[in-house]
Amino acid sequence: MIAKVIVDVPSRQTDRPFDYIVPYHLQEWVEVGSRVGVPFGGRVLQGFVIQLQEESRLDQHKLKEIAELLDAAPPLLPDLIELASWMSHKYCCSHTQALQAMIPAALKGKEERFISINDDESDEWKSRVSAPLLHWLEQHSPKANWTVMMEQFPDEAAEIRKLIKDNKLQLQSYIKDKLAVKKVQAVYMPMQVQQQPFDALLDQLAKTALKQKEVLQYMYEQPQEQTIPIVNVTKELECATSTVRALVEKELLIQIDLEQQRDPYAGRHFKTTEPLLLTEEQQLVFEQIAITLDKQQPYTFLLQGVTGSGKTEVYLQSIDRCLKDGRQAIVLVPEISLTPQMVERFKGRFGDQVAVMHSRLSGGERYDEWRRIRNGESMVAIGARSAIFAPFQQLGLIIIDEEHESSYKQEESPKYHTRDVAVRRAMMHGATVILGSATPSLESYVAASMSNPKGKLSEDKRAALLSMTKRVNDRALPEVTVIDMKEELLANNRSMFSRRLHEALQERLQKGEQSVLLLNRRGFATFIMCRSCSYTMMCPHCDIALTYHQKSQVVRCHYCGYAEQTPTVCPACTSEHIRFFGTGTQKVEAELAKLFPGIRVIRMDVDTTSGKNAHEQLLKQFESRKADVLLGTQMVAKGLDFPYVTLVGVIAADTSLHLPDFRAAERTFQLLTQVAGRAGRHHLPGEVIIQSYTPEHYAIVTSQQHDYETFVQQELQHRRMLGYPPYCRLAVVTMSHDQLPLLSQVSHQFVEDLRQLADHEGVLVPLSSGFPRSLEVLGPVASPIAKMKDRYRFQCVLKYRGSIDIAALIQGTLHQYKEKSIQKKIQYSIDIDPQVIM
Ligand SMILES: Nc1ncnc2c1ncn2[C@@H]1O[C@H](COP(=O)(O)OP(=O)(O)OP(=O)(O)O)[C@@H](O)[C@H]1O
Ligand SMILES: [Zn+2]
Ligand SMILES: [Zn+2]
Repeated sequence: MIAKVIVDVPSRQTDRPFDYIVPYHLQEWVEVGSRVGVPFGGRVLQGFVIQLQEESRLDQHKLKEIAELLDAAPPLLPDLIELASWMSHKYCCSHTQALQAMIPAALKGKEERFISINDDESDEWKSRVSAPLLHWLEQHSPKANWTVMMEQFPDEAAEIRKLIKDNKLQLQSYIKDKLAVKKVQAVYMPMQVQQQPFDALLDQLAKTALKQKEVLQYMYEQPQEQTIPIVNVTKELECATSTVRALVEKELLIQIDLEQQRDPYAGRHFKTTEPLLLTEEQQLVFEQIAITLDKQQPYTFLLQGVTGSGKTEVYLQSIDRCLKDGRQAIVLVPEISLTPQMVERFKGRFGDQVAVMHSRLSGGERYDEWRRIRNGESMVAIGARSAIFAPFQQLGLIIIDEEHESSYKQEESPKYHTRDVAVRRAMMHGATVILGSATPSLESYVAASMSNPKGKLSEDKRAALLSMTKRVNDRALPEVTVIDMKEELLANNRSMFSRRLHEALQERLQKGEQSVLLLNRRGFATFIMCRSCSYTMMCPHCDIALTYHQKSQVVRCHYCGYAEQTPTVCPACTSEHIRFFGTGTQKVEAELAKLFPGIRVIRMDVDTTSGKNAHEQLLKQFESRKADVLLGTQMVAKGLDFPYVTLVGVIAADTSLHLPDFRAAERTFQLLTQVAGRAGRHHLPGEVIIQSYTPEHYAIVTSQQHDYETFVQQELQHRRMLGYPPYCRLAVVTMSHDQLPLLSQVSHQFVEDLRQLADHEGVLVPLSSGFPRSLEVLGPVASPIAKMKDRYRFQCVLKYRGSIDIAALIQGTLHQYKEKSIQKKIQYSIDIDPQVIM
């Protein structure tokens, strides 16, 4: 038998399966998805089996054998192997990168496996195996080494496997890697001891050994062969470890190492919750979802529900429906929202069936949770991005909460978008996908509403839009006021707080209520804006804010490369109040302290939340009202639900509006809507104050009115006019090298070759032409981050529409071109559907 193996070598040249012979003794065990050790270039390297077949097209004599099998059960399942292959094509990454993204990092060590005879089962099976094997098993159980067994009894592998399946034999695995599995020492009383009269056992102890007697009695009274960690025994009976050990020495107890699964939520008690009676809107939405769940047909719903409309309850009841069919569910939330409160809502409903996977767990903890999924103990996985790869076998439902979040796109290779991977995986399983958000991404909105505007299911379509427009219990959405900061300036108020916001803060302090202040600042770029007339410098070709480059004193467009000198007076009104924008949270904090002596502020930004659990602790402090103000970057906008927050203030809404990013307006609208949703979620009514230099901008006007629909229509017009997603798709190829002239030459050559290839395929047509298949190649230009780690960076942006295999086109160009440039060490990085272009 031949196994096709993807070997873990990070090089594009070796990114293809290699054939290996499966040695006879491993034939029963090696499966698609198995992790194996194979000889490769004089070493033994790790690899994944992606296919098994009878014969190889290569000369059998030249093939090498698989050296070892690393796990008893394959860590990857066939559907994940298929998904990895799809990912490596779509996102232009290596197979190894895609496969490695799917397994926990701790799974790098080697497993040790032991076979034991299950004494609870009948003995009839013993006649089915050879006498030597039976003898060997009986001799070595419960610590019979599996690897040895495979080698010694290769002819009986099939029978052994069957016995394991039938539970006659048990297979236990340990990861050698210390970090991976925690072991505890435990004891049990063997059956032959426990069957004797207690007095007979007592005779074996010294009369004075009272503590030993106590332990003996305790263990004697346990159910048959019940294993108990030694620490539990010593705690329970207040005795020393040596007391227990003494009984072990007398063979009255047997000591073993127990593999302990660390439950990071152990010791936390989760209050069980019952399904709530759904509101009318929730009920309508749930019924639609239930239809596709019951049919087990792949379907994607976009659930657009205003903040506080009760999306989570819809998720919970959908999961419940899915579990009733014996299928599993994955819930994805942005890393930052994966708080204990969030986890509690799911554990409260589904208890221990929930496995949690997030980056704040240790490697070992994450591995344990992963294993609970792999061996079927867990039915619901909740986690950030990578939980999409949870190794479930019968996936019924995938939920992506806050689906518009850019963190669903992985920025390192494999640069996948979780949403697309989810839809793909759901298709393979006949699973339902729910994308939930108060402010869906335009891509999802267009995809869902175009295929199904009324939200009614139709057989031929694969997606539908569902909406919930009201908050639960008819609670009002908060009143939003927009303050024109230009007028503040005219009234001689140069503070970063408008008079209105100042007053509102004062009022909250007096009443003992809490406020959230958002400093809307993201990314690294600074843009230029006039504080008198709000003129912002834009690229004449791209309608994107120009970025200020301090060193060279120019402003530049990151998409097309257009540049001009930085002006000293406003080109529109000749005012000198033209500024580079970017305010820091520390500055705001200082200003607060000055204006409101004694004010208690919790600052939440990258600086204060870098430590483990820091984010969580800051929120807890705020929740217990140890502070008056929570001040922070977009972190404060997410998922907070605090009853005493009655004021939300946005210091400068424009900061994200003019970033050199075609999604700037969309991101601003999303952020403002999310943060406004934090106010007045409970009995106290909420108020929101947004400060802006461009209060008339549609992103601000529509967020003030909580009007997603109008925002989308306006934004779509812009996107259509300028040719941006969702009217086309994007791909970016970034090239880097330490010599600028060479990089420039190579990147121009690349773009030329790419154009030629596209032309050859008849797709090099401007998007505006209206052809169903069209492609434009922009650039090459210097990347927004023009130099990184001493390498210069150039990029070209591809805009395309229609069924164009963009990955094949790029790879095709690289393929003919790479040969020439390998020795020159040009690095290429490809980003399909980029979220940020750097
Ligand atoms: N059917 C219901 N009956 C009563 N209360 C409900 C119901 N559904 C949800 N709730 C409550 O309403 C509140 C808001 O719900 P939830 O947090 O799920 O909203 P959401 O749509 O996820 O909001 P956000 O987008 O702001 O996170 C919660 O406290 C929840 O327990
Ligand atoms: Zn001006
Ligand atoms: Zn431009």
